[in-house]
Amino acid sequence: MTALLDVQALCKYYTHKSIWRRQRKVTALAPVSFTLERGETLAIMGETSSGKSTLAKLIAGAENPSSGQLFLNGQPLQRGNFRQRCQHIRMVFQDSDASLNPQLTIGQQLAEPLLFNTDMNTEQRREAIAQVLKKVGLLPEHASFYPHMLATGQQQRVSIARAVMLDPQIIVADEALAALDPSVRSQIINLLMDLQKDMGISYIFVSHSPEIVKHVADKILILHRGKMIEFGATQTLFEQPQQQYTKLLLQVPAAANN
Ligand SMILES: Nc1ncnc2c1ncn2[C@@H]1O[C@H](COP(=O)(O)OP(=O)(O)OP(=O)(O)O)[C@@H](O)[C@H]1O
Repeated sequence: MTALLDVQALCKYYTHKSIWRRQRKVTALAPVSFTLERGETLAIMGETSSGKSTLAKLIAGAENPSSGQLFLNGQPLQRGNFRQRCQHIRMVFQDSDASLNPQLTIGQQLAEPLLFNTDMNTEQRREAIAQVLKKVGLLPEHASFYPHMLATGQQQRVSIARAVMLDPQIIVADEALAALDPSVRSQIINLLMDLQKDMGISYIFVSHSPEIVKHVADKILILHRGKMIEFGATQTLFEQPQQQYTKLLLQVPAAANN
């Protein structure tokens, strides 16, 4: 069967200018290949600068790869085809406050993907926005609020509403839970899991937290200095990691086990 997402030898170099004006090539991501199935959750883990955000951005189309290809349902995802990419793969960022426009109401921000990607009229958009706000545990009235009028958890719900607006197949969440306090984080995790059940969404989570990963992920991909050093089922990696680096990354702090 065709995988939902087939990542083939995806690779990213950046060129840094040194003080001597020589160009230095930095491998942010060495060729990485893996597949993701429908309704599955993949966690990308690794220490700082290991290439996690680079991989997330390449999948979401926020950066172009230096080489390699992505296939969605067997079809190649075209570089620069933003309409195709944003309908099927959406991204949620860590800082919802920064990713929401302070000048626009929540309704105006949720209308944007509909304006660019659908032929809905004003009334249809209003109805779709009311529905998506309810879906993420907010009220239709929140459409007239500005971001600063909402608490952090509510802002993250708006970011999730914006991500699910076009009924995507994959949501890429780059540390989307890291800035939230523990009780709000649990609520957002439950919301994401409920949306996955209802809409069949697949998630790709960039995370530093073994507790969250153990709870939500079906598979884990481990990056070390831009290289994928381990990939497998969550339980297998927690119980039988092949690498010491993986073992250290997946160590759940003792307090979290109590
Ligand atoms: N736009 C860019 N220009 C130049 N180098 C970059 C750029 N983005 C990332 N890099 C480099 O690529 C490497 C991987 O960065 P990346 O942000 O993907 O790591 P990360 O694992 O997400 O780190 P963190 O956990 O700190 O967010 C780093 O060495 C970084 O300096």
